[in-house]
Amino acid sequence: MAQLLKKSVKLALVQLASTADKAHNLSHARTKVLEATSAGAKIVVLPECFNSPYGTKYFPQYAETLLPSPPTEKQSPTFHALSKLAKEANAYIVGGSIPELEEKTDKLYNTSLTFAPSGELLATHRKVHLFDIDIPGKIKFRESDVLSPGNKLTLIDLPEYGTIAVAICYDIRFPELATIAARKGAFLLLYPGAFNLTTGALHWELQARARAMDNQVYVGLCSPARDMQAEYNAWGHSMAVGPNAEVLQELDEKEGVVVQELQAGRIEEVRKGIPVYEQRRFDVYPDVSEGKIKFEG
Ligand SMILES: O=C(O)CCC(=O)C(=O)O
Repeated sequence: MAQLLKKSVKLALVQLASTADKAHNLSHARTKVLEATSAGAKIVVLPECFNSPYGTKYFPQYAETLLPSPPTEKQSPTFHALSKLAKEANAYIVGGSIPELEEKTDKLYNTSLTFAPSGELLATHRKVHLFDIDIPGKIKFRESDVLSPGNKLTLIDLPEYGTIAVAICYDIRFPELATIAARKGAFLLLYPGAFNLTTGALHWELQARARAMDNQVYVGLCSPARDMQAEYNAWGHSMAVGPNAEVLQELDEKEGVVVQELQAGRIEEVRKGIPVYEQRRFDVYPDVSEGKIKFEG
């Protein structure tokens, strides 16, 4: 059987310290992405809401318009900055996420853009599961007060390497997405995300390792750096996890960059050792990757 990851590749997770100044955030992201690609990274991931503070009140203020595609520079400076940067860095860039305004409907989305080394837009993922939680005395957050959900899974073909899947933060809590992506052949699941001090401590690593373990694939989580002056305190701890659910590298809460080599053949080695891939009992329960599934990529 062909290897899911066709050739070994270095993945970078860029844990950025962002500010309220979008232009600064974009130029700072450029510096850190170029640092990662100088270290050999060919797939570079930015955090959720990497060019604005994170919070429902900021989404309308920082939103950019992406449709029709390509947008003008004025509609989306981030689109153009990332496209140019992918070309300059000669790498795939999974551009974390930004708030998106769809002008036609006046709806806001939490949206991730992925660019090829040519600068071409490869895929757009709108966060499918909105972050609505209420843990008394700890944290209440309702993205659905201002955002609308996306309605597609995002699988992206990187011709030299294979297929990756991109989803955003809270999406990681829905294992069906990951399982479908893995069963469709993804070697890597990427989640730009901004967990917090409550759920980060509880579930960040657990979710990353669980998605890797269930599916025997690589997983990358990319968070903003923690800012205790901000209203929302991100957990940080961006991490790369291997197909045997082992944490390969993890940052602390400060700004930093993870560069991790993903090895061709490793997924198959893990699946040979623990062959759940061949042991599934679709005669007993349905295969979630079959049937009507909406994709974007
Ligand atoms: O799932 C969580 O605990 C955090 C999710 C989150 O922060 C987000 O979706 O932005």
